[in-house]
Amino acid sequence: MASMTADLAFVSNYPMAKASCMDLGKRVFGVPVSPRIIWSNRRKLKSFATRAVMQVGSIVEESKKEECLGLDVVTETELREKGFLGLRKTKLVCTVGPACCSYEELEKLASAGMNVARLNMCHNTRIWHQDVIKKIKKLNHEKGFCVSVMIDTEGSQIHVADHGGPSSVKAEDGSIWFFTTEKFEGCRPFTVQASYEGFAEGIKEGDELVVDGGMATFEVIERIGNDLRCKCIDPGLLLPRAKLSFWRDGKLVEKHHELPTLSTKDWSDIEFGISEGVDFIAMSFVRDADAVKHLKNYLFNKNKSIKVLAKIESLESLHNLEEIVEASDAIMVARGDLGVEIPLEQIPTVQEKIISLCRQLNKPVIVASQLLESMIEYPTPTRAEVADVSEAVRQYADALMLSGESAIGCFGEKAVCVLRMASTRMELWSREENQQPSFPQRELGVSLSDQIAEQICNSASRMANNLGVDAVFVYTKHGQMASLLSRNRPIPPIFAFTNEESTQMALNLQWGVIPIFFDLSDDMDANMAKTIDLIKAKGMLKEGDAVLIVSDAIPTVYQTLQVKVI
Ligand SMILES: Nc1ncnc2c1ncn2[C@@H]1O[C@H](COP(=O)(O)OP(=O)(O)OP(=O)(O)O)[C@@H](O)[C@H]1O
Ligand SMILES: CC(=O)C(=O)O
Ligand SMILES: [K+]
Ligand SMILES: [Mg+2]
Repeated sequence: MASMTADLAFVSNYPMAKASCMDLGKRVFGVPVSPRIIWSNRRKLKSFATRAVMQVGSIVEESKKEECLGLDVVTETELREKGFLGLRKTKLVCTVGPACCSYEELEKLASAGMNVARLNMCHNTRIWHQDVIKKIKKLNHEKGFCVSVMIDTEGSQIHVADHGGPSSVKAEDGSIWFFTTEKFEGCRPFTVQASYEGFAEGIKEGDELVVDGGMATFEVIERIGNDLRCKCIDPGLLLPRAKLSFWRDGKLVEKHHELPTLSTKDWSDIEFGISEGVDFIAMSFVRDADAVKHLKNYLFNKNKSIKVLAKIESLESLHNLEEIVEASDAIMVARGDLGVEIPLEQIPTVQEKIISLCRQLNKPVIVASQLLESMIEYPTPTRAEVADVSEAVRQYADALMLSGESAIGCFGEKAVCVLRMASTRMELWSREENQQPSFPQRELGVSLSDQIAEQICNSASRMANNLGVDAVFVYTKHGQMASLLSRNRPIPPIFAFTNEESTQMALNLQWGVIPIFFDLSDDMDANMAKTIDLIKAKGMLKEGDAVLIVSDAIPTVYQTLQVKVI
């Protein structure tokens, strides 16, 4: 790497700005460009000592030195095969279960494109989970993967207790069943053990008890103390841990109020997650923002940078959606349990609404459950499943999640490949059809420096698309600017260089961001020179490629925006 001519200042607080910007505008856009696109109040800007600079430079010497670039093996392979624009943007989360917990199986999932491994604390032992986390970290260290770890709390939910009986029981039409909170071992005929003492509170004769969102339905014919006698009115299967909900006059009887969002067991699982160094904690059955804030404060006071993800899976969470999204670091549309609490036909619109709100508030969002459900048993998905996956990608969700498909299915690796191919195809289609949205952005920043960062990222994304640059490089300590860029869903991939491991692992969930661990220095030019050199040395940047550069990594002073033509 050698000389670079900085011949243009863009929205700068020094006098060269306007002339230079007009000049670049002419050369790049073919028209003069106003220098005030990003921020117009120069005096304010100056007093804040913030400068936004755009540069066009040319690199004249080839670098020969081979240093280590912390690019993960999967991205590197994909980049070699498909080039910058072929990189997948939508991230993939896989639930780890008995079918994929060996080192070899986890490696297969990671190679296929798993970005985040999810461990559901509802199942299995702590030793089992610990062993899986160790294997994932070993894969990252020894084989060059970059897979983040998420634990998912059990949460407080009314379901059929797992008492070691047969894996499913059929309820026939008209049969009479007893739902009880009495604890017993093994199984009793026509008796179902509920997980929560107060499950029958407030329930009346004539109410409907719906199992797993419609797998079977019963009518309550008598309440006896804490227990219910019910008649099956819609036959079906009772699976282990089946979810129970009550309906009256076509409306859900909301029943979670007495239960804490985080139970004692959840807190000890959280302690376990902290000690194992997980990257995300997903909170099940969040009802309002308070529980999220509580956990975030708890982690903050312990000086842990673990991200807190709220799962939207209850009617109550939908009532408080905006405050929950605001309080959380990320969101999961947990369609499995959500489908128990709202009519199934409402799920598609609710999903779209949640994704859109998350974009507005700049929070990554995962679409979860039953994406490729049939692949638990079969090696190919149904056409409807592929359509569902593609729709989530078209809506610009950050990530897609597999549950049983990877945890207990026979074709987990294949399922990841289906997600990967379906998302790459839909991303390409959206680009080709010029469906790349210009999101109506809500202004988020409160402080001036946050507003500047936001405006720079919005402008940078527009520029990246308009100029057709090959990649965006962002140098970021806490990931804020990488995230603000991702929010705009720009066409080129966003390479986020960070010297914080927690930032790298958190960015793994963000659409279009390739997080790279890199020893950032205070010298921005040196950072740029070094990273471009390293990527060039790997043969991934060639002459004529253009890279747009954004930074928030320099202490206290500058946020920059630059374009480099290699
Ligand atoms: N660690 C595990 N050990 C054993 N089985 C597991 C494990 N994780 C998942 N499974 C199995 O995979 C199925 C799907 O897993 P998943 O954790 O996504 O369930 P879920 O019911 O959708 O999640 P949640 O309980 O958070 O609503 C579960 O029903 C369970 O049978
Ligand atoms: C993932 C999850 O918790 C659900 O879909 O219910
Ligand atoms: K869970
Ligand atoms: Mg759930």
